[in-house]
This record gives sequence, C-alpha cells and structure tokens, in this order.
Amino acid sequence: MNQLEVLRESLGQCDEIVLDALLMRNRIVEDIMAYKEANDIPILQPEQEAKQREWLNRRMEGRRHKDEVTAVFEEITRNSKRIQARKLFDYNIVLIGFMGAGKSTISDFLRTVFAMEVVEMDQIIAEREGMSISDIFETYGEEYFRNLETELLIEMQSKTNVVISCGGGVPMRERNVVEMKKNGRVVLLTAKPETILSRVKDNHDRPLLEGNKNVDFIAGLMEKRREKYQAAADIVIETDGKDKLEICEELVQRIRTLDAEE
Ligand SMILES: Nc1ncnc2c1ncn2[C@@H]1O[C@H](COP(=O)(O)OP(=O)(O)OP(=O)(O)O)[C@@H](O)[C@H]1O
Ligand SMILES: O=C(O)C1=C[C@@H](O)[C@@H](O)[C@H](O)C1
Ligand SMILES: [Mg+2]
Repeated sequence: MNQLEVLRESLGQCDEIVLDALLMRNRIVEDIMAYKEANDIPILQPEQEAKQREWLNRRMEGRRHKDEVTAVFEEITRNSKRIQARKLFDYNIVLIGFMGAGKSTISDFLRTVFAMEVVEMDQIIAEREGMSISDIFETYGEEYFRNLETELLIEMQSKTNVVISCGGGVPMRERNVVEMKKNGRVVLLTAKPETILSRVKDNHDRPLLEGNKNVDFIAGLMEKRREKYQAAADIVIETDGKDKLEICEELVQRIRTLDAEE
C-alpha cells in the first residue's frame, strides 16, 4: 500500500467508528425516551441541551476545527430531537385557538425542542398569494381565503411531524375540521379574555382587534367561537399563568394519554 492508500484506510476506520457511535447514540436517545415514559419523568428537559453545549465548548476550547465540529454536533442534536418527535407523534399537531392564545409561541417552542417543521397558515397563504391576509380578503373575498385554508390543510395530510399553527378562523369551517383531523391531533389553546388582552395590547398585527382592545369585545368574540373551537379539539390546554415549557409538556403528556386510550 502506498501512503495515500494507508491514509484512506485510516479514514475509513474513522468513519466506521463515527457510524457505530451514531447508531449507538440514537439507540440511547430512544432508551432515554422509553425510560422517561415508563417512569413518568418530564419528556422535555431543555437544560440537558445547554449542558451538552457547555461540554462541547469546554472540550473544543482553543482547538482546531471548533466550528466544523460544533456544526456536526448541532446536526446530531437536531436529529436526536427528530427521533424523539417521531417516537411521540406519527401525525401532525394542529394548534387552534383565539388570537393571542399562543399558537405561534407554542409552535416555535415545539420547533426548538423537537426540530419539528412549523406551518404558520396565515404566513404561508400570504407568501403564496404575494399579499397580506387583509388584502386577500379585500381583493378576492373571505370565501376565497377560506378555500386556501382548506387546500393547505389537505396538502398537509401527506406530511407527518408538522406543527400547523392555524389562523384564528380555520376551525369555524366544518370541512376544515374534518381535513385537519385526517392526519392530525387538534390542540385547542385557551386563555381568559384578560390574559389575551394583556398579551395583544401592544401589537398592531391583528386587524380584528384594532380599535377593539378591551375585555368585553374579546370575551364576546371568544364566546361566539367557543362552541366550534371546543368541538374541533382533541385536547384543550388552558394557558393562563403557564409558560411555554409547561404548556408543551402538558401537550406531550395529554397526547400520549390520548394515544394510549385508542
Ligand atoms: N403562555 C404564555 N405566557 C405568556 N405570554 C405568552 C404565552 N403565550 C403567548 N404569549 C405572548 O402572547 C403574545 C401572542 O402570542 P402568539 O403570537 O403566540 O399567539 P397566537 O395564538 O399565535 O395569535 P394569532 O392568532 O394572532 O396568530 C406574544 O407576545 C407571546 O409572546
Ligand atoms: O379569526 C379569524 O377569522 C382570522 C384570524 C387570522 O389568523 C387570519 O387568518 C384572518 O385575519 C382571519
Ligand atoms: Mg400566531
């Protein structure tokens, strides 16, 4: 063997070690999940990720290829999260609820902890149409917009492990509820009108609430929608006084219970 062949042989041996270590690591990730489930330990423990990052920083301090190694570990972490998510849900999570209930906040947190893809329905529809939701309503009318919502829900049925953050009016159409349930668990996030007001009062991106930022208006609109929201929901989570970690942990545990019952 010439020197090049020797070096390639060594590289191949390194790849074997990396491959075995990755397979072993993935098995351990699954074992940790199973242990948490069997012992009723919280599934979400974001402090673990921080500890692993600190460990890597310490180990790579002042060493060559720190950025490259860090990038590999980031990808490993992302994949571990995806393995966990796939073990927990083999369907989509559909978040519904009143404006300010926390659909986007919880979607974003689920993306952070489980590396799940997030579909913000309003945002995707606005991007695809090349105009804001208000402009779509004005130009083509509400029926056109509602049809786009239905089509997007149907499109999502071919995917799994996606978090769908619905526009506020999505569950008002019965057909939409039928479509979202075909490959999704529907989670209704609720909050008291006072909580909603405190969350949305300084924001101007919610046309329905502009000029209506008071508890009476919010309570009235919420009551009008309550029945349809409740009817659509597989799970209802009250969010008042809870942070996003508590809400996501509750979501995971309630979904597990629901799956176990079926
Ligand atoms: N559990 C929570 N505790 C405290 N603040 C929260 C909580 N959930 C959301 N918020 C805050 O409330 C505001 C509204 O939340 P978010 O945008 O997630 O609501 P949404 O349901 O997506 O609303 P919309 O239907 O209008 O899109 C944000 O500023 C967010 O930071
Ligand atoms: O509650 C609603 O009917 C709506 C809420 C927003 O998310 C947008 O989807 C649109 O403004 C309609
Ligand atoms: Mg939102």
